Amino acid sequence: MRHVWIINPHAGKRDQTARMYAMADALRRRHGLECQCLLTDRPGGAGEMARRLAESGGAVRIYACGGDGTIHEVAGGIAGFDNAAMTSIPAGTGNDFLKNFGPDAEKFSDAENLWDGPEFPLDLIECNGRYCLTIACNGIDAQVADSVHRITDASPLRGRGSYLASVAVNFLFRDLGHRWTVWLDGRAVEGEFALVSMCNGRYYGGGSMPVPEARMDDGVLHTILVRKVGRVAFAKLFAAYSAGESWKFPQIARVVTAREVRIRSHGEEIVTCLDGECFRSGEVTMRLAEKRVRFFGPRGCSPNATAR
Ligand SMILES: Nc1ncnc2c1ncn2[C@@H]1O[C@H](COP(=O)(O)OP(=O)(O)OP(=O)(O)O)[C@@H](O)[C@H]1O
Repeated sequence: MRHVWIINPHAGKRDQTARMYAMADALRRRHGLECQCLLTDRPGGAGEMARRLAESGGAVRIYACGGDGTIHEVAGGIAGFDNAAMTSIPAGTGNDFLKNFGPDAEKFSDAENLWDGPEFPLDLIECNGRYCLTIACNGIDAQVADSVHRITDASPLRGRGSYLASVAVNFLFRDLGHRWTVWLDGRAVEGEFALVSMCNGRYYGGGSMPVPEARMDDGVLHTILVRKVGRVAFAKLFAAYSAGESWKFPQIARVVTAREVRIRSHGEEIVTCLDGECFRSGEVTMRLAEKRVRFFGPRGCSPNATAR
C-alpha cells in the first residue's frame, strides 16, 4: 500500500508544505510505510495527480493537504476507483468539508490518526462531467463564492470575513434573480430563482449550513430552491438560510430530494460552484453518484456528526 501526500502549497494563509513533509517522514520512520509527497504545480494539478495514482492500479491512500479546493480535486480524481482512497489534512482557509465531522475534525490535522483509519464510502454529486463532494450551488450563492476568490486575492480578508464581504457586494450590486427552467427528476418548474443548491454535505461559504439534514453517505441529495425576492426579503432570509432554517420562509424557499436536478437558463450563463470551485454554463445537470469515493478518517469519526 502506498501513502501519497498531495500538497497544495498555495492553500491557506501560509504554506504548510514543511509540516506535511515532516508528518510523512514520521509515518515512514515509525511504521515503515511507503510514503511519498507530491506538490501541486497549478490549479487542477491535484486532481490529475490523484487520477494518475488511481489509474496506476495499485492500492493507494491519498492525503489531500490543502483546503476544500484540494479535497474537491482529489475526490474527482479518484471517483469510481476501487484501489484508491482519500482523506484530508486541513491546510486551507475555510476547510468547510471537515466541519461535517464536528469536533473530530481536529483529529485530521495529525496523520498519525489517519494512516490506518477505517474507510467509508461517500456519495458525490456529478455535475456536468465533474464531481462535487459537499454542495453544488447555482445562482447568487455561486456568484458570492466566485467573488470570494477575487476579494481574497485583493484584500487581507479571509474565511468568513471575505465571504460576508462578497455577500454584501452581490446583494447590493447584482441581480438577485435568474429566469430558469428547473427539472426535478424530470418535472419542470419555471420561474425566477435566486439560487438552486444541491447538498450532499452541510457546510459551505465559511460555515453556512443550508440543509442540516444532509448526510454524506445515505444515497439522498437535498436540493434547496430559493425564488427571486426583493433585497429586504432576501436579507431577512439570508440569516435563516445560513442557519438551516429556511423552512421559516415557505413562500420563498423549499427543499426537495430529487436524484437529478437540471437547470436551463433563459438569459445569462449560470454560475455554478462545486465545493467552492466555480464555472459558467448555459445548462447544468446535477445527479447523485452514490458511494462513489472511498474516504478514510480517524477511528470513530462520522461525516454526519453534526447532522440533525
Ligand atoms: N501550485 C498551485 N499554484 C496556484 N494555485 C494552485 C496550485 N495548486 C492548487 N492551486 C489552487 O489553489 C486554490 C486554493 O486551494 P484550496 O481551496 O485547497 O485552499 P483554500 O482556498 O485556502 O481553502 P478553502 O477552499 O478551504 O477555503 C484551488 O483553487 C487550487 O486549484
